[in-house]
Amino acid sequence: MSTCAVCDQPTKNKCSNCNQSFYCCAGHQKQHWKTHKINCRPFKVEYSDQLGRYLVATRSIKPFEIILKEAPLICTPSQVTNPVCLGCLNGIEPSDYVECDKCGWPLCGDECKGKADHQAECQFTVKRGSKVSVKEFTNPHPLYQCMGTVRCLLLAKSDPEKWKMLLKLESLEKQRRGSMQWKADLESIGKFIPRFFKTTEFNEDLIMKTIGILQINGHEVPVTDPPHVAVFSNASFLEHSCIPNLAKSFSKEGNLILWAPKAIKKNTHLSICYSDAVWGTAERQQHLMHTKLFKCVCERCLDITECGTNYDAFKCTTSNCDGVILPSSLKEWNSAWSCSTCGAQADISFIKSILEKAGKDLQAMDKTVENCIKYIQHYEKWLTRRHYFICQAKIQLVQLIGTDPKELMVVPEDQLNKKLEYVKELLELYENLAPCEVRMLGTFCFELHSAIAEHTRRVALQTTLSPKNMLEESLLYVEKCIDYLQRECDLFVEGHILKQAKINRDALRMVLVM
Ligand SMILES: C[S@@+](CC[C@H](N)C(=O)[O-])C[C@H]1O[C@@H](n2cnc3c(N)ncnc32)[C@H](O)[C@@H]1O
Repeated sequence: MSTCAVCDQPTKNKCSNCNQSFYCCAGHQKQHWKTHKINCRPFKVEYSDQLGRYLVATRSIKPFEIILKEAPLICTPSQVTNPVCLGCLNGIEPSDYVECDKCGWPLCGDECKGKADHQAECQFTVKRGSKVSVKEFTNPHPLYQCMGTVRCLLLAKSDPEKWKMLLKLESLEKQRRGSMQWKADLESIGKFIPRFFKTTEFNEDLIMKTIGILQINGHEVPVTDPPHVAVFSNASFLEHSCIPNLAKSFSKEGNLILWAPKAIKKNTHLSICYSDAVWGTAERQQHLMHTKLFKCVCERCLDITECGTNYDAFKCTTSNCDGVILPSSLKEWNSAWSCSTCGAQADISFIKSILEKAGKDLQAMDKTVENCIKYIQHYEKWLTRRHYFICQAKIQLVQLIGTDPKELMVVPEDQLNKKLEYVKELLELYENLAPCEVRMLGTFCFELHSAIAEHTRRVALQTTLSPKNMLEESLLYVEKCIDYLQRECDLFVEGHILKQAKINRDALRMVLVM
């Protein structure tokens, strides 16, 4: 039997939030709270040879519950970035910036000169004997490549507690060593720091390990422009899944909020998506291998049909066959693709050439309603209607048709119908395939609610039909939008959508009551 955290008496009573700390009575639980509250979370860290450390739910988690709010251990500029202010991490405006009087690093204004985050690297730069000179602001600047690593290394003296926590994180140094990226990092950071800062304070091995920690655990934080990189202590233990169960939001201050869009059962692994859930399997796998050095074997990656959606599939061109063409097995992404219905084999070089062209065309395309429609019509000759390239064009399209309520009121009928059809399709698809992409799902719900409301307005103008059912449907989606976007702050477009959604919800409720 477990024992009370205060007096060691055997007891079965445990803290109902984390299920991990035991108490013989309410008094001892209250007494222990000050110590316990730091660790009172509904998950624990476990270990496996395949995953390393990972997090497991210690109790069932309710929909929309926050499981962790965490401030960063460290915030740094991205490894590849145009010059940013080392005080606030926002981009430097070439016509409006100041130089730090002591070290010369460009800062966005006097207010940032005194910011605590800049102090350690300021002193470190001063020690090199001459000021830094940054004069080119419109391209990625090589000097900034090392600044994330420098910031981490300087924690050893400026904040030893945080440095200790950082060093506990995975660097995958052994796996990284010798790779192309590792060799490039060795030149541009590992050898550069001692030379540029004229220091012997950090040896090459420690520098390379620190680079690994940043690359394996860094999160892109979009609260600055451009986004910066932050490392979080507890959240670093979260494993990846291409169908994760946790959504990631950020507060204005850049704190991480991890929450569950759907219920999670006790003992389930907790996961986030390290990659882009909108990409197809081959792209996600390649990205994960390149950046985080592992092969994903989540249920989405192991299923060639991507949970029955045929997200990577080509259409079968055999006459009268409505089957889809996919790799014959997971090992055959780059070799044998065939039709699941008639068995026809596809030429892999043809598949690759269409995918390459579809990807390039999508990227280069001027994003207008007409171009998106043309793109979809053209590539639907070969790709299924839920292929990831077709879906990416549909995502663009639904956001371009009637971007605000006034525009939506004058959108031609066929475009409004297209918007309604595609948003419904996309919402259904991604609720299945990417259930934690809350910003995208919330935006779809908003688009759908406004398209339904506009359709209702047009129906009411033309007929005597009561639009009550349609208004109820519009209300349902705006409420769903609020659920998905509830943690978004108004630094982001989605935070503004959330505000508008609340106004629209209240108006719709009022209309429905009348
Ligand atoms: C941010 S760390 C996660 C915590 C790490 N497991 C640890 O022990 O510190 C990311 C690394 O964990 C491992 N990892 C995370 N998710 C994984 C998964 N789904 N399959 C295999 N390895 C995974 C990979 O080595 C990856 O580079």
